[in-house]
Amino acid sequence: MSAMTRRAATPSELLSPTEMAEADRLAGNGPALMEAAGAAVARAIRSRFRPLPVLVLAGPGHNGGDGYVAARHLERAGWDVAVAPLAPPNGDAAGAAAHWRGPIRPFAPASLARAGLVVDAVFGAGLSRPVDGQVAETLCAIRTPIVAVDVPSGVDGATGAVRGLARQAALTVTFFRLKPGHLLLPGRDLCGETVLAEIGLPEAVLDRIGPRSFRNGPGLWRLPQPDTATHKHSRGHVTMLSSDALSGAALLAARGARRAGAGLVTLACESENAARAHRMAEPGALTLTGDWPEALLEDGRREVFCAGPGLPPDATTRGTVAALLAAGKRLVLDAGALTAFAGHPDRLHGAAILTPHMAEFARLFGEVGKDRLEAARRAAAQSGAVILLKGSDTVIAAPDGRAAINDNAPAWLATGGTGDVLAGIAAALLAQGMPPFEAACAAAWLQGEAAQRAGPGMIAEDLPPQIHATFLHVAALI
Ligand SMILES: NC(=O)C1=CN([C@@H]2O[C@H](COP(=O)(O)OP(=O)(O)OC[C@H]3O[C@@H](n4cnc5c(N)ncnc54)[C@H](OP(=O)(O)O)[C@@H]3O)[C@@H](O)[C@H]2O)[C@@H](O)CC1
Ligand SMILES: Nc1ncnc2c1ncn2[C@@H]1O[C@H](COP(=O)(O)OP(=O)(O)O)[C@@H](O)[C@H]1O
Ligand SMILES: [K+]
Repeated sequence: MSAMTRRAATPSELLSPTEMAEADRLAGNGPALMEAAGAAVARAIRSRFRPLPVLVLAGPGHNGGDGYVAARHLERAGWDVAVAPLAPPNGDAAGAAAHWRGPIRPFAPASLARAGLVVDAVFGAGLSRPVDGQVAETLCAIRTPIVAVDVPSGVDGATGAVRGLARQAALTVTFFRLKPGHLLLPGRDLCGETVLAEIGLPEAVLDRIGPRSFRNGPGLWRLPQPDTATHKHSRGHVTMLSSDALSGAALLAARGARRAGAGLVTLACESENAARAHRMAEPGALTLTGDWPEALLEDGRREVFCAGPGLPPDATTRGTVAALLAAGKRLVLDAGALTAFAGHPDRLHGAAILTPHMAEFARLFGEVGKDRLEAARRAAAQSGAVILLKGSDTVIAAPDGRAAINDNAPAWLATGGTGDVLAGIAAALLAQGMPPFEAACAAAWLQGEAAQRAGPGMIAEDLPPQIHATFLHVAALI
């Protein structure tokens, strides 16, 4: 995990390359920003590497301009630096290039021979087509550590996807605000350590831009705070639908919900046998038996339901979910309750949160494709529900266009049942009054944090006991 991903103070707004260009335009002092950006790159390099022969690969745009400035700062600090321009610099980059008096080398693999470190200042926000030809050939020939300016060339700052080719950077220095591509995969991995540098761009430009994408974290939501007037009924009641065949999934979700603060959690069971087993495994949970949906709707105080973990994607599940939606219940839907509606996301209108993994998403909305952020946004608009698209770069999108990218989930979360716990946490936060987008964001972050605490080798059962410690951690962060 990079240093950036553990730093809670990173501002949460994310800017697409287009929004970043708009910020640049609104600020209206391109040369000064370029000077600050290049200086920040040189600073980051000097604080991490001993002096080495450096080759700066400079593209024709502002990314290349930052490279020329970084070259000048490193040379002034006594480093051995050369610049290899891809093409004559344009715009503000021409000014930065004019101040470079050091060696110029051809933009070709042969120029890499003497370098101990390469600064990749070829393309940043202006990447407009796949990297190929001479650029691909030269990038491929690099055998030294790479420091990328803004993003590794070839990484799409909006999506994190690779266009043509991109090389693994040891360090990426970006400016003002992170871009989605710094958090979405594979971009996040390719960046290596990511440093966000302040370059004097006024925060006020954000008021004009109105960012709609965020890095998920405690600054984005507030957890429910019980107080002296709180009692278990006022803290939210989650009803978890459980199938006899895969009853463990609902049990995991119920544990997640209880640990995430739901005052009451009921496991709605198909049979008395299953209910008995649940009562033994989870003494603090209530159980309910009886035909669905009638038994579920009998008590009008049940408002929040979580359905899907362990449920078959069949007509009974479809009918139950439809009845709950028709009754105006607030629903978190996962797994079988999503697949039951394959090809018909419109029938899920009224649901609060859908938590598909990639395959479940594809069954409902079509393939995710290379732009997870856009895919989740489109699905949210189509279904009217908050979409929590699971993965190591989980994306949460609201029908109103807001979206957050989660980057605190360790790879060892990839084990059966952790998604069930997540659905339970989301339902509990919803039941405690959090709006769906905030509840989904907080659930994803708490799940990631709980997994960090549980450590490698954890299993889904290890997550719920970590949740209360993550609540304390959130309180300490805000
Ligand atoms: N915004 C800010 O606040 C600040 C931004 N800053 C910096 O500005 C950077 C953005 O600069 P930018 O807009 O000039 O774009 P940049 O990435 O240099 O590339 C454009 C050039 O590359 C070319 N080109 C693209 N893809 C290509 C390909 N595959 N193969 C070949 N050519 C390709 C493209 O050609 P065209 O598409 O025009 O044909 C054009 O000539 C940003 O990343 C950051 O480093 C800082 O200075 C501080 C403040
Ligand atoms: N490589 C990974 N890194 C981090 N988190 C992951 C990774 N793979 C999966 N996850 C997370 O693990 C959980 C798995 O959920 P899911 O696929 O629904 O499994 P299950 O249905 O068995 O609970 C999700 O929260 C997902 O975001
Ligand atoms: K770059």
